[in-house]
This record gives sequence, structure tokens and C-alpha cells, in this order.
Amino acid sequence: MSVLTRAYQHQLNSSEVPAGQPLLEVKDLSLRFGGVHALADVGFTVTQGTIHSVIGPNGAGKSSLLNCVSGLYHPQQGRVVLHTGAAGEAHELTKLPPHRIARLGVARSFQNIELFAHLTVLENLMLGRHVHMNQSVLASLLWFGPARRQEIAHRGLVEEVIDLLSLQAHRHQPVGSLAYGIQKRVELGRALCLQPALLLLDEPMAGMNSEEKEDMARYILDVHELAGVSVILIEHDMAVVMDISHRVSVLDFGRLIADGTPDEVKANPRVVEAYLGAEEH
Ligand SMILES: Nc1ncnc2c1ncn2[C@@H]1O[C@H](COP(=O)(O)OP(=O)(O)OP(=O)(O)O)[C@@H](O)[C@H]1O
Repeated sequence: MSVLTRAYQHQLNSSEVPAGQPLLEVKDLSLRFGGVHALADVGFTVTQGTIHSVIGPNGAGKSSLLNCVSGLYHPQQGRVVLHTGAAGEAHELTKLPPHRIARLGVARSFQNIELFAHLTVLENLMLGRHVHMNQSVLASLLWFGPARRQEIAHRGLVEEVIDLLSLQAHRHQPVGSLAYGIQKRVELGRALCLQPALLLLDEPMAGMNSEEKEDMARYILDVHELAGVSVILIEHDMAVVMDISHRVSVLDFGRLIADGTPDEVKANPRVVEAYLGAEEH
């Protein structure tokens, strides 16, 4: 369980959209790879202040959807709109390259750990600040050691993330030497260091034992409750999804077959059928 040891000074959530308002709108999204329809007319809305899970059997299109949101894939049809301001300011993400989308505050963790194994936890988290740093700060961090003035300004925020995710004991350890569950937590921390407007988590609990899963679920809830960050979560563990999500969208063969609260989705016959069907194979 996490123990908070300081008062938080930095706003980790950079979105100015009021709670309960649309934050991300996915509209009529279609993505094809040759004859494969990875996504077909998918549409749903992520509301500010929610943990919104996307579930579905293997190959249903979940990662493809996140890739369309973060700009790695370009859908043939449809739009993804990120609302960024209280005054109704919005950006169409499908027209932007990944680095511009990251600058708008869409942060992502991947299915596989994508950290620098030989760098310490602190260094990896500082690298999470890269979109807010200029090149010389990055260079000073990597090549000339710590203690530059700009770096110190970023350091305060990074220390709060370390605290939020209980990574204090691992601050100076190389990431490659840490247990898998802790590495995944560092990855979550790196995405948080971006001061996201929206956090995309792609199977953050894949490969974890039940204790590690429970820890990670608790930290995702902390990120949401204490840092106020909205989350899109892709996760296969149904118990976790139903436990921590406010809303669940279900994909099957690239189509949205259900969208609602966990209880609504659990009771939906199409969802039950899709999952039973998946288990038979
Ligand atoms: N880059 C790609 N090139 C070709 N086909 C792709 C590509 N990315 C995804 N696909 C196909 O699109 C479909 C959806 O894949 P996707 O990885 O989005 O599903 P998923 O729901 O994330 O699956 P999993 O739960 O197994 O990760 C699959 O048929 C997959 O083979």
C-alpha cells in the first residue's frame, strides 16, 4: 500500500477540462491493414476524471485504438478529438504526429517495458520530463551529471512522482536491476512525469503475479484520485478492470459491442458471448 509523505505542490494533471466533461472523443474510427479490419466505426467518449477501460479478446483492436490516439497509426476513417481547455479548445489528434500529441499531454506506457535499463529510476523519470526540457538540460542530465539549475526545477516534480508511487527506496538503482512489478511502476511514473492530460496504459499488469497486480491497481487508483489524471486502461484481468474502472468499452473483431459502467457491461449478452466464444478457442 502507498504511504504519502508530503503535500503535493505540482499539478500532475495538465488538463483544464472540467470534471464530467468530454476529454477525448473517438468518432467513427476505422483502421485497416490490408484485408484486416483492426477497427471498424468505433466511437466512444472518455470523460474527464475517469478511469476508462478498453477490453476485448486477443486481436480485438485495443492496442490499435491506443496507437490511433497516440498518433502511431493513422486511421483511414474517423477522428480522435482531445479537448484541452475549459473554453472548449480541442485538437484533432488524427492529424498530428506522435510528438505533437505527447506535447498536448497524451502520455503512454507500452505493453513491453520501454525504459533505459542501465539508467537509474531517477534518471528514467527525469527523461520523462523531456517534452518540457530543452536539449541542453537533457544533455547535462545524460553526460555532465546532475545539479544544473533547470534540472532542479524539474526535480521537484519528479520527487513528487517518486513519492506518489513509493519509489523512494529505488531512486538510485538501475532500472534493469529491479523486480518486474517495480519496473512497470517506474514506467507509470515516467508517463506521469509528463504532466499528462490523459494517460494511456497498455496492459500495465501483463505478466504480473496477483500481489503485483493488486499493487499496480492501487497505484493507478492513486494516480487518478490523488493526481487527478484521467486514464484509458487496456487490461485483460477482468476482476481488476471491473474493480477500478468508471466506464468500460468493449471491442470484438474491431467493433465496439458495448460501452457503459462495469455493471452494465458485465450484464451485456454480447459481451458474455464474445468472452465465452474466446474461451472456446
Ligand atoms: N501493424 C500492423 N500490421 C498489420 N496488422 C496489424 C498491425 N497492428 C495490428 N494489426 C492487426 O489488427 C488486429 C487488431 O490487433 P491489436 O493488436 O490492436 O489487438 P489487441 O486487442 O490489442 O490484441 P491483444 O489483446 O492480443 O494485444 C489484429 O488482427 C492484428 O493482427
